[in-house]
Amino acid sequence: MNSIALPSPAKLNLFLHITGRRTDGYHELQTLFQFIDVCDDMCFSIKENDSSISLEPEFASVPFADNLIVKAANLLKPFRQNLAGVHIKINKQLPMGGGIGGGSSNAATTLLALNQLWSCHLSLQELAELGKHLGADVPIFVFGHSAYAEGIGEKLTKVEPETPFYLLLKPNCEVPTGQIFTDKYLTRDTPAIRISHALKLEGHNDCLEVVRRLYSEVDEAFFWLQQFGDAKLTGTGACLFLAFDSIDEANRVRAAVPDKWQAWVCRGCNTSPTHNALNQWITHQHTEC
Ligand SMILES: C[C@](O)(CO)[C@H](O)COP(=O)(O)OP(=O)(O)OC[C@H]1O[C@@H](n2ccc(N)nc2=O)[C@H](O)[C@@H]1O
Ligand SMILES: Nc1ncnc2c1ncn2[C@@H]1O[C@H](COP(=O)(O)OP(=O)(O)OP(=O)(O)O)[C@@H](O)[C@H]1O
Repeated sequence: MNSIALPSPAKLNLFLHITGRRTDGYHELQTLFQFIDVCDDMCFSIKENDSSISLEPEFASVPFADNLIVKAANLLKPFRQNLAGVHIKINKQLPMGGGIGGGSSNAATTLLALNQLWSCHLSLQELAELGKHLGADVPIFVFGHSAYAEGIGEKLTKVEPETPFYLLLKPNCEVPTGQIFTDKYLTRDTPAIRISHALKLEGHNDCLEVVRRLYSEVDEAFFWLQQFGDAKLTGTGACLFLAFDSIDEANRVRAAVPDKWQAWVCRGCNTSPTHNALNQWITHQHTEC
């Protein structure tokens, strides 16, 4: 088989505590990751007689060589068993600068797909190790299961949180992760919790107050969503989310979302949709493209 179609999902940080700052500027986190079934669609096709990497469409806002998809493919090149190239198609749905990890997810999906198509035979751990140099969120997408994370987000422990429906809301702005992590008012000293408390805890997001202060759109959307329950920020924003027991309830609030904001009703997933599709492909069930 020389092609594979894979979804590349978004993640939520159900809580995100910042417990310290390392000397290299990166922050020590404690966070709970869960995937949602809002995905980009990616398709990888081997090029037998051409060793190049190509992407369709290229992104208007990201130069080809800076695209995390291309960077991930280049990282894996030294491990391929022959000189085959790859043509990668993407149907981009996930907003950038949303705190839902779209770029990291695309990078991880690329590592997982090419590890198979190029017969690199790397373990998930080796792929995650390679991927963490592309972004702190890449390892969770390679890992492929809901996890409690520590370190800069790469020390992962598998967990099984509840899988409610979510309303995901994208205020009309992009939040650059680096800007939030360098803000002088960011809380960086939340006391560390023990892993045994990770699933019992309500938890909060230490980035919320800074993001609300810097981005009035997020502040307005948070204020709006909060009227329906315990609204939360994912990552460094801009996206907000609210959990619901039933899809009807989520759809009811979705119907009231002002037109200026994008909104999705989705479901929390403890196994990444990428891994589900990859396993089907490995067992020769139809996910070629
Ligand atoms: C906020 C989270 O989304 C939580 O899941 C991630 O920690 C961010 O992951 P990411 O977007 O993949 O982040 P990266 O591309 O690695 O880093 C972007 C910038 O955010 C800052 N950064 C990121 C992660 C981290 N643990 N501490 C940091 O201080 C660094 O200044 C870095 O230059
Ligand atoms: N394939 C890609 N998809 C999205 N963004 C990419 C990609 N490649 C590079 N980027 C760059 O990465 C930046 C962050 O994009 P991303 O969608 O990962 O944001 P995010 O969801 O806020 O990330 P995170 O939650 O990991 O901080 C974009 O603004 C873009 O410049």
